[in-house]
Amino acid sequence: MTKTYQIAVLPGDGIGPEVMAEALKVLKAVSRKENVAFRTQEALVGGAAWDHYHSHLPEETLTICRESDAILFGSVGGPVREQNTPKWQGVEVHSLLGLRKAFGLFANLRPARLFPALAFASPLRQDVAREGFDILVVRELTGGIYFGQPKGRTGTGEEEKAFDTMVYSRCEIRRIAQVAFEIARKRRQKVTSIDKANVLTTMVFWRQVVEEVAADYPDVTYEPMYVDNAAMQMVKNPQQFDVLLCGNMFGDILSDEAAMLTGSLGMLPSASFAGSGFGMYEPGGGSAQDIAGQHIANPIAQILSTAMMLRYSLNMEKPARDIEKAVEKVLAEGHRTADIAGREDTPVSTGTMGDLITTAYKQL
Ligand SMILES: NC(=O)c1ccc[n+]([C@@H]2O[C@H](COP(=O)([O-])OP(=O)(O)OC[C@H]3O[C@@H](n4cnc5c(N)ncnc54)[C@H](O)[C@@H]3O)[C@@H](O)[C@H]2O)c1
Ligand SMILES: CC(C)[C@H](C(=O)O)[C@@H](O)C(=O)O
Ligand SMILES: [Mg+2]
Repeated sequence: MTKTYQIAVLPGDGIGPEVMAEALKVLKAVSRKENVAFRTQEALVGGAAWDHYHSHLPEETLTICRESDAILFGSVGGPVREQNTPKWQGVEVHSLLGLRKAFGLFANLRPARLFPALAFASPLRQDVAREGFDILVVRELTGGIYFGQPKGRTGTGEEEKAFDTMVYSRCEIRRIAQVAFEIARKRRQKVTSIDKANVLTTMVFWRQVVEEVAADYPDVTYEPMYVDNAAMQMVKNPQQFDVLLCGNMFGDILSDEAAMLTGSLGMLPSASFAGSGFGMYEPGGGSAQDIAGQHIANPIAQILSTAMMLRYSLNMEKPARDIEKAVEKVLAEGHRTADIAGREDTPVSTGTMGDLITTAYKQL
């Protein structure tokens, strides 16, 4: 009997639906080649859901997610200047952070790998870029300053204030550190833990707990690094890093930086888990409203996120690796969307890039 997987497909806003369409082409090809069935159920989220439900994360969408083996997520959010309209206000918090919290997705993996064919597109010094790099950001996703209480606004006039709270508990730090060290064992056995322990009490504690976990992994090199230095070291010498262990906010910022060093934010996939097989898979970047509707967005992050879904939630390592190989092949052949194109390249559209990767995958 054909094995069937249920996938919740949440394209969201902006370029979300455009890049999702390309990921689904690849998924269809996987289904044929591997003789498995993916029952995809599309659901609304973000601004797209607001139009129908006046909610950014409707109960209908949550139900579909609960019934699924994995969630394939596009992106949410409106134009940066329209954040204060009812449709877009709080959309990221209600929908994306809501999903992360609802499913307890505390561990977020963001692999940033510079493909040899894209060395020229990296803002790194070219002799450094030609060496390539492969960094995995392991980001804590359900704690820290994003979720810490209290949050709020008080007062009026010059005394008006707004505040967020950064909180981490021992168990929150320990479980994400364990994820980082376990993964490092299967990679190049190094964890760099990012903190700001010279200023923030939460980060003194973070460092202490990470050190306790590190003691259980004597085969893995552990080093702490301040976040400001890490941001600089990544541009100077990214090859020194293997796994970067980060809290929620530092991981958000450093993963965009790492992505750009691989040529574009449109290259960064991600996987989020709670410890079981279930997970959510989404590009690291957002709805890119500045290019939405132009069919020029890079679908690679969404396609590589789909490969991560096959690997981590559906236990299908072979097609996951083949999708990654197909992406590498298409890039090596010189095909590029606008964000990773050189001055002499004629960029391909989102749809063409998806077709090229699907064809390359089928031919492997
Ligand atoms: N996971 C998510 O859903 C997510 C992530 C980040 C930002 N956002 C939201 O997206 C909206 C826009 O935010 P922003 O502009 O600050 O960040 P963004 O990540 O959407 O875009 C930043 C820059 O990267 C480019 N970019 C991103 N993905 C690309 C791709 N696949 N191909 C080519 N270029 C790409 C964009 O064109 C833009 O110039 C905001 O509402 C923000 O909150 C959502
Ligand atoms: C949109 C926003 C809430 C989100 C985050 O900060 O986690 C995004 O930037 C990301 O990196 O997934
Ligand atoms: Mg981000």
